[in-house]
Amino acid sequence: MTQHLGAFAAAPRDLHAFIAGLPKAELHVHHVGSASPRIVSELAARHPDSKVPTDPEALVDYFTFTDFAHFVEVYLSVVDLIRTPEDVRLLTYEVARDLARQQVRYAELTVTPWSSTRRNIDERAFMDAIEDARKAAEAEFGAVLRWCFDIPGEAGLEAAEETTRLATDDRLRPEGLVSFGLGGPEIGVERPQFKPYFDRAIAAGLRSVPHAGETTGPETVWDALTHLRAERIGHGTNSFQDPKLLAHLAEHRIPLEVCPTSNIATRAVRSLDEHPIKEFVKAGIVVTINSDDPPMFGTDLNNEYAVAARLLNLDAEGLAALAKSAVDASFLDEAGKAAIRDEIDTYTSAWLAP
Ligand SMILES: O=C(O)c1cccc(C(=O)CC[C@H]2O[C@@H](n3cnc4c(=O)[nH]cnc43)[C@H](O)[C@@H]2O)c1
Ligand SMILES: [Zn+2]
Repeated sequence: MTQHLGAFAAAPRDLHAFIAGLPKAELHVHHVGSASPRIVSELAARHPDSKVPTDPEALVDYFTFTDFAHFVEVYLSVVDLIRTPEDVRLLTYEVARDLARQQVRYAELTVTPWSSTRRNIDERAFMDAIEDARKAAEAEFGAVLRWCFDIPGEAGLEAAEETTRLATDDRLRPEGLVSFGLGGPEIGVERPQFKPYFDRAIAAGLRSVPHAGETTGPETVWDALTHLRAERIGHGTNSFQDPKLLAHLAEHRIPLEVCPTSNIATRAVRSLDEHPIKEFVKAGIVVTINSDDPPMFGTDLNNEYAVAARLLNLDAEGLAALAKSAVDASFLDEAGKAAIRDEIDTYTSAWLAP
C-alpha cells in the first residue's frame, strides 16, 4: 500500500526522522477510511460474501481510484465489512494504535454513525463500542481521541436527521463527541439544505466542520461558512480560485484541513506540485496537515508532513510550527493544547541542540 509514499522517501533523512518523532494532532481522518490493510483483510476474511480482497497486496490495486465517485464506491464496500459492535470496537482501537505509533497525541476522528445504524448495528452498542475503544486507547497508547459525527450528504435528509438525532440525544451522544460534519460527494449535494441540522448540532454545543471545496468550487466553501457556520473547512482545496474567499478565511482565521495525498488519490488535484497549499500559506490562512483515509490513499500523517515539508520548503522549526497550528485549531481544551505545544517545543529544542 505504498503507491503515494514516494514523497516521504524524498524528504531529507534527518527531517524524516524528525517528523517520525514529532508529537502531532490529526484533525481530519475518517474512522472506516483508517482501516489498515491488516484490519480490512481480517474483516474481509470474516465476511467472505464481500468483494473486498483479503490479500493485503491485492488491496493496493483495489485502493487505486479513477475519480471521487469510484473512491466512495470502494469506501462503501469497506463500510459493508463493519457489521457488529465488536467490528466497530476492533477498528477504532486499531486505528488509535496506528495513530499513536506516529506520535499522534490527539485526533478528531470523523465517524459516520448512520452508515452503521442503517446496517442494523444497535445505536447504543455502536456508541459503547467507540467509547470503550477511545478510553482503552487513551489508557494504553496515550492517544486522546475525539469524535466528529458526519452526515453522508449524498444519502439525503433522512440520513441528516438520523445523524443529528444520534449526535444530540443526551441519552446516546458519546462523551468524546466534539463536532459535526458533512462528507461524501459534493457535486449535486447543496450545502444549504443541511442548515437546520447544523443549527441543531451547534445549539447542542457541537463545533461545525463540514467538508467543502474538495470536489466543487469556492461557492461550496462560502455556503459552508454562511449556512453551516463552519469553524474549520474539510479540505477547502478549491478556495484558491477565489481571492476574496482566501482573504476571508485568513481574516477570520478559519483553518483549512488540508489533505494533500488524498486530493491526488481521488484526482481532485492533478499532482502534488499543483496543490494550492502554497497559495493558502501565502494568503495567511491557517493550514493544518491531515491524512483523510490514510491506508486507502497509501499514506499516513508522517508522510503528509513530509509532503508539506517539500511543498512549503520547511525545516524542523517550520514543521514544528505546522504541528502547533493543528493543536491550536483543534477542539481540545486549553490545558490539553498547552501540554502538546510544550511537548512539541521540548522535542524540537532537543532536536536542534548542538
Ligand atoms: O453508508 C451508506 O450506505 C451510504 C449511502 C449513501 C451515501 C453514503 C456516503 O456518502 C458515504 C460517504 C462517506 O465518505 C466519507 N469520506 C471519507 N473520505 C472522504 C473525503 O475525503 N471526502 C468526503 N467524504 C469522505 C464520509 O465520512 C462519508 O461518510 C453512504
Ligand atoms: Zn475527509
